[in-house]
Amino acid sequence: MSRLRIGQVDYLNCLPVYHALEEGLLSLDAELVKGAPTCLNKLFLQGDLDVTPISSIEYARNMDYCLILPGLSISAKGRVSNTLFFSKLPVTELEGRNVSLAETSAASVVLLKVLFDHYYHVDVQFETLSPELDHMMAWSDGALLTGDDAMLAYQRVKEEHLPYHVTDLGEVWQEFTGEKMVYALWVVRSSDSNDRSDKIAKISNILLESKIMGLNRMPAIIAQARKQTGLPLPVIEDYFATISYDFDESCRRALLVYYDYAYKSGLIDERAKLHVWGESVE
Ligand SMILES: C=C(O[C@@H]1C=C(C(=O)O)C=C[C@H]1O)C(=O)O
Repeated sequence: MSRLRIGQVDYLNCLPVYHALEEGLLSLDAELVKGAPTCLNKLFLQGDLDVTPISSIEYARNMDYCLILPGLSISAKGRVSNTLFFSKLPVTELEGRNVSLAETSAASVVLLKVLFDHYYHVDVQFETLSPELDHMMAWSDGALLTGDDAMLAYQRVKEEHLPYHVTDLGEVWQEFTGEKMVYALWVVRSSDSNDRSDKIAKISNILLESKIMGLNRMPAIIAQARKQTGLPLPVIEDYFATISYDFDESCRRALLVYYDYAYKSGLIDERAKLHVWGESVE
């Protein structure tokens, strides 16, 4: 059997889950493939990754192809500091304007569209661009950035006093629905659940173990995150305090609320169900 290929989002948010594997504290016979969320989504859906974090909306769009691994997600309750909408005007004054979306994101793109439709009731035109604030703002009046790109752009806005309104979409989503936001889930191919079930069980356990080890080694991870991004220590500490890697009942409920709004906005074809590895499917 060929070596497993495991996706890893190339942002700070994945460091706690992969740190122990990358540092060789846990051994796993697999190749780690790093990329932006939309890159990993594509690789997984074309069969080039065996396990990966997938944007939560892409799970809904491909739920017959995917099984969710238990105990893992990238989520946050409220403010998340890396899903940010930058705008030249307050969001409610953007009617008829152009808004650019980072090509690296899928879950947050749908989150923004849902909020425009159902919370702000503002109509805008969307365009997808590479995740660079200046380029996006040259073209439009608002820009959605996620991950490290959002954190670095926000740092610039503060340091250079750029005249942008900054809206944290996780915070607005919580104001609107009272729910957490689940940005990513770890998935395997459902077709692998029979013939490769031993491998999947092993990888699922190792990822959970790696997550626990990572969360117990946060000072080392914070130091690595500083080196990787150059962001100030308080920013990084605050970021890791807001992000969560659990997949509990409140995550499941939050996902279904998110999928419901995505469906109402015509962004998914049906309301998704959650098929989790090891749980029976009704
Ligand atoms: C909260 C975040 O989660 C990310 C956002 C994703 C998306 O928008 O599709 C996917 C995976 C996560 O890395 C973030 O990095 O902004």
